[in-house]
Amino acid sequence: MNAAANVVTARGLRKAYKNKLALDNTAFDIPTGRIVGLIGPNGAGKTTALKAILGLIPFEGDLKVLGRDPRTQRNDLMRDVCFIADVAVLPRWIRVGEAIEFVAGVHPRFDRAKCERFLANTQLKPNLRVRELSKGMIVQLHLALVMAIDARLLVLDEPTLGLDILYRKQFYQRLLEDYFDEEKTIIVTTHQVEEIEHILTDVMFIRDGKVVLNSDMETLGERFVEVLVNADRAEEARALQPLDERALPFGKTVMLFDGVPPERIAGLGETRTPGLADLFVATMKGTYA
Ligand SMILES: Nc1ncnc2c1ncn2[C@@H]1O[C@H](COP(=O)(O)OP(=O)(O)OP(=O)(O)O)[C@@H](O)[C@H]1O
Repeated sequence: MNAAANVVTARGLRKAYKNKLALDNTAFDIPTGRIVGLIGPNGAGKTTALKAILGLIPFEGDLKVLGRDPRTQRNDLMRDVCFIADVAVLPRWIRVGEAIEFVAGVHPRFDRAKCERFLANTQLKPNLRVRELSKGMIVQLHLALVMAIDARLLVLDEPTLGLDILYRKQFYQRLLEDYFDEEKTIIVTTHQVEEIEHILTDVMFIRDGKVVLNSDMETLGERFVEVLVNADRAEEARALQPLDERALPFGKTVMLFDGVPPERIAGLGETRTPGLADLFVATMKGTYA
């Protein structure tokens, strides 16, 4: 893939805080027109990576975002990038209607009608002040404001924290249907892996400041396979060195294999593509050991 087709190219990306290496000389590419899930345990470096991409922190290494260096060309970059920072940035006194007015005034690519559509079926009425909203309603407002901006790169750091499951589902569905197209790229972090896996085109697992897996979902489905192994075939299956295994009732075991040719697995039991959550748990084994 050539560099121009990538929205983000990172090489030797390193961020050292006083007592912690948050990004450890890592490398990755994010192509245009993808929805990438950045997934990792607490403290893995997800937010740090996003902050580097947005030019919010100093760091070492090569990083190009939409062809620009976020350290030196941040203003220019921000015309094409949109992100949800801490939702606390909305002032408590502002009314919903005024917040919409404000963003419409400062952002040339803000689509007011779209924002109003996002809020149409919520309890967010124009006259309400932020201080009168619940935590989740503040997030809803924030998301509506941001999703109505036509940016080439949208960065979402735990966007649905504090939202109820109905809204979370609706949010991801809207993101896919009303926001995303092949010219846009979305990077999203979340711990609710199961909820986003159906909208992701790519996934990046990050651990101890390094991207340890970066793949599109299709390739992932070809590379990793889960087999439901009967007790009498368990030893044979174990010899193929599963990444992980877990017991099921009635003596069956689910084993997860990485890159084992299908013909070697065939016959051991029923096979299926692992869910992203199980894959994540298997890959991150030992994190809290
Ligand atoms: N401003 C800071 N000063 C010092 N250390 C920091 C700072 N910000 C982050 N860190 C450290 O860097 C590491 C990565 O933090 P980061 O916020 O990127 O993790 P994360 O993957 O987003 O985690 P979580 O899932 O818990 O939000 C952590 O060990 C954290 O303690």
